[in-house]
Amino acid sequence: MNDAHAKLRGVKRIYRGVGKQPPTHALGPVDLDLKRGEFLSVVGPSGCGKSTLLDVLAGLARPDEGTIEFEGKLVQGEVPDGIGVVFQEDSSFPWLTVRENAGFALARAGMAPAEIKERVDATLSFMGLASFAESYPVQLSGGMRQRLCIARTLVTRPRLLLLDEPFGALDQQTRLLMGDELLRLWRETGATVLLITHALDEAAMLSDRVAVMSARPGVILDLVETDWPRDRDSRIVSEPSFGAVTARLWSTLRGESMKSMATQ
Ligand SMILES: Nc1ncnc2c1ncn2[C@@H]1O[C@H](COP(=O)(O)OP(=O)(O)OP(=O)(O)O)[C@@H](O)[C@H]1O
Repeated sequence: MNDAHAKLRGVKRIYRGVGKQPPTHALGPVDLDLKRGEFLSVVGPSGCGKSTLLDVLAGLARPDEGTIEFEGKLVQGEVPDGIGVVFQEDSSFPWLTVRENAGFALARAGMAPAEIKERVDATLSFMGLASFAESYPVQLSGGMRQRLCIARTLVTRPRLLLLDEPFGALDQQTRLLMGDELLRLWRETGATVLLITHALDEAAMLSDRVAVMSARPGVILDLVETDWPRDRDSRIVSEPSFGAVTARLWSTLRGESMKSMATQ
């Protein structure tokens, strides 16, 4: 039995050009199985189609060719129940408090106020934001604001969490600590996680598998398995075996990044 939580087969995405511009073949063909409960990261040169891959997997964009399945059902044209997405940009509403921000999606879905309160309280405390519930986003640090963005998605209890460069705007130390938070979240929720990142150390530290993409149109060139224990944290970066994983990632990525730079 194939226990793939999500399955991509022959997925291609081509953006039509505006006016006389030629189309851009951004992605694919991509074949990928996301195993239930795994943490998979995707790295690749700038502009190779990583965000496009996440968008089609989430149902935010339709592939031009190929199919995507989530929990055995075709993903087509809308984000399926059970998938949650977090982007790099701050998605919080500045005019709402942390509590109101966290409960926004549930309120919009018509959930009863008592249940919203219960879920929001649990999620804010899980994300270390309970004492800031009545604050506004502007009163939070960059790392805390990003935790709020994750909380806004977590309240929906996604079974597949898709993250597009969620820590891209943070400094290196905060990124490492946010990585620890993400590992804890992954362990405790049991969700399947797909992370898009350009940071090889972040990908290596967090993942069970890292997919390395080619220059555009992005296809998967290598799938690197790590064998870190599930209860790992950011201290793994000082293990000798860590360097071997990042070296393998870079050995594929270096040439692809050079190709990508040459065509930009
Ligand atoms: N809406 C769009 N219309 C036309 N072209 C697009 C559109 N979105 C993305 N592209 C192009 O498709 C290619 C892949 O873009 P995408 O954002 O998926 O890459 P990426 O790997 O996530 O990039 P980065 O690492 O820089 O974030 C790029 O050449 C980009 O310019």
